[in-house]
Amino acid sequence: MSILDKILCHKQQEVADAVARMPLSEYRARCRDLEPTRGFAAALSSRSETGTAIIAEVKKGSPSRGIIRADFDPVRIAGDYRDGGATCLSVLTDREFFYGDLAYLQQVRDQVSLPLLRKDFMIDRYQLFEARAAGADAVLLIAAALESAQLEDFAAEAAELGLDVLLEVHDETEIAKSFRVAAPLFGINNRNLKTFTTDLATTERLLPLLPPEALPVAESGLHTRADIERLQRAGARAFLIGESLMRETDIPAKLAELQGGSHV
Ligand SMILES: O=P(O)(O)OC[C@@H](O)[C@@H](O)c1c[nH]c2ccccc12
Repeated sequence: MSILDKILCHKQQEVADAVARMPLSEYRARCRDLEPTRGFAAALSSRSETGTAIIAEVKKGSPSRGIIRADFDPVRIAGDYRDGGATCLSVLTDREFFYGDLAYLQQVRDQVSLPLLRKDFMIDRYQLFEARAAGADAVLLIAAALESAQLEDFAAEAAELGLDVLLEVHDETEIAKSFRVAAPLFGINNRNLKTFTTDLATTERLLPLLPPEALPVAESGLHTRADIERLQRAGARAFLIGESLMRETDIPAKLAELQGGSHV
């Protein structure tokens, strides 16, 4: 069984447990009274006009790397990301494989006003409501994990909730399967989900194939300003970065370097 299959299998059980604790109707009611979302895609689009739009990821660890950062305080890290000039944040909420928590999203939301992505494996519309209620402004949908009809349904439901969708692809088949999905952001994952190796050439190869109206986001394996400039030349307009920030002691300094020395 591939790691993705293992994650998805476990996720089914998690969602079933969550539904048993709190029914969808309850979340629906909660979502009605929330403040509007913060405009995740709009923030990336406007920053990319004048500077480098970075989505900085709050990520304690991963299946391929184990624990990346032992002294992990999600709110402090989010504050460092804000101070370093990140445009948006991504918060890993998967507990079993990525050492995340849905509660981190809420905690970060209370302290930092940047738009937030819930980074998890969405397999059920229930999780969209959960995300919105916990303070997300955007959600990740992974093409490798969903059928095209599900991608379309979830994207429509997310839009109704005011959530922007980052639709993640990592090969040509997934792009073909996602072409009709109305998502404002398309992410190209440079990480091969089977081998876990990253290759920036993935973004260069796939970017010309994306729907022209989507804003292209390069994901994973970005370490230096040179990496970003290389993918900017390929047409990427935003950059999702986790590990290379999480390993730094001086996060704002690393963000300044990645942005080419400026915050705008
Ligand atoms: O830590 P990196 O190599 O900078 O990658 C960040 C992000 O792209 C990665 O965490 C990611 C991309 N797609 C995902 C889907 C699920 C979990 C995690 C991910």
